Amino acid sequence: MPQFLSTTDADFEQRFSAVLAAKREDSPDVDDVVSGIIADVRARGDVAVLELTAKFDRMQIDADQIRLSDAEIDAEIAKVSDEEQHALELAAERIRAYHTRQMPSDEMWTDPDGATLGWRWTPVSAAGLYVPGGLASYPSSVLMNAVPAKVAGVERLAMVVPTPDGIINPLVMMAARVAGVDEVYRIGGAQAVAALAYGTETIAPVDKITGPGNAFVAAAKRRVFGKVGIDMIAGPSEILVIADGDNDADWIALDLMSQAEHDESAQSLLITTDAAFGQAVADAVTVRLETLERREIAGASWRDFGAIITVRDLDEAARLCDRIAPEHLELCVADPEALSDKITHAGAIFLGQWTPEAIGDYVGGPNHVLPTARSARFSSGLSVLDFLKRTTLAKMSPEALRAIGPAAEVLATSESLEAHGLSVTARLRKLNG
Ligand SMILES: NC(=O)c1ccc[n+]([C@@H]2O[C@H](COP(=O)([O-])OP(=O)(O)OC[C@H]3O[C@@H](n4cnc5c(N)ncnc54)[C@H](O)[C@@H]3O)[C@@H](O)[C@H]2O)c1
Ligand SMILES: N[C@H](CO)Cc1c[nH]c[nH+]1
Ligand SMILES: [Zn+2]
Repeated sequence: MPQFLSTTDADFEQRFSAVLAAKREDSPDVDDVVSGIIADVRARGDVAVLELTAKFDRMQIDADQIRLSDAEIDAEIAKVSDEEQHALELAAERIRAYHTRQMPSDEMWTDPDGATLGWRWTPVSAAGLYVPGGLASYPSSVLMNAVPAKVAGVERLAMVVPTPDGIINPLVMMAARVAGVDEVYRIGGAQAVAALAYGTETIAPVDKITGPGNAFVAAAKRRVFGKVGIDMIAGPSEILVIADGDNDADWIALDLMSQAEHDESAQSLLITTDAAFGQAVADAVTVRLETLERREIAGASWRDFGAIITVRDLDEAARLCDRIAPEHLELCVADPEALSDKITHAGAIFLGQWTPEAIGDYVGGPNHVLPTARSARFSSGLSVLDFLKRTTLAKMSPEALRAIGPAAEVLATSESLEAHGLSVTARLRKLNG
């Protein structure tokens, strides 16, 4: 059973803080393990990757098998049904259309002082795409990573995906082909993140690593940041549903379970204005957990991290939501747009009862790689911007240097940086004869 809380309870603040703190991916144990794995891959390259893959994915391979050959990929793709292929292509098309609209423009203008200024966007050269594969397979995450990278114009896309027990998911391979991934490596976890960041004999290092993963992957991305760029912390999935009493309890139960079934460390929360509805949802979850295929995982997540919170009104719900900063937020209320306007911190918002979060996981168009563990307070879902960087441009005319150079000289003197000031003075002397 999840926890039941009500904002009218005397101990609400204390219990709500415990729900917020019950985060699943910051644990020192995970970080210690990950730091050891990264050090090992840096020191021993492929040998370490192979040993760790044998240990965590139960798969014995040689270094020349880390990368999948084109023939192996073709053989997997041949197993994909027409129905699956069409679904994947529809998803890819919708994701591409959405992300194409995100492309920012270059700018260049001359200001009143005569300075020509601007910026231009250029893609990173090589992106490392993490596709999870420990407890489930994620063809959709291939598309969510690779399509925006392609739209941004990234030259080299290197994808890593664990294949526990050596089992390759054909749809993951087809998604890689559809999206234009250049290299596919059958490794996962912290060792794959380290290999992408530092390189090994087999894998050339990349400039940026994106994509979701479990607590080990999230911790590894945190640790390699600086050596490479990362998109965000996209760890174990989360959902917050805000629902009034005018909903089908079973639909809401399924929405909560849709994220709980990802991982025992996932978190599903319900905030409702109607305590009786909250109980009905809890009962519906209990019934669903009797038959769901992934009931062990979903049940553990719901038991350990789930909560049902009764609030006085939707304004209170919005304030609590901003403190949670959920990865996914479903608004199943009469006027979802009005409630959405009151919320600042959420990775992705799903408006109204006809928009189950799962649509966003697959075919909606927006990206499903989203910030978790309350990081939606300061970061956003994956987008083309994650694969681009901005270079600023400045050109001074002689008139512009005359107009603004003296202020630079003053500031250089006040910072005691003589050469800075003199580099301007030398030019102004020439201009002023
Ligand atoms: N936030 C998002 O945008 C988003 C999107 C999709 C999936 N997800 C999340 O991604 C995760 C996928 O997890 P997964 O496990 O299925 O696949 P995964 O690929 O993320 O993790 C599997 C790897 O974890 C490593 N690992 C497992 N146990 C370990 C241990 N004890 N010590 C060291 N390493 C260990 C192994 O190397 C294994 O290859 C889920 O938590 C899911 O909720 C998040
Ligand atoms: N809900 C996940 C993001 O937290 C994404 C996903 C992929 N497939 C199914 N779901
Ligand atoms: Zn999902």
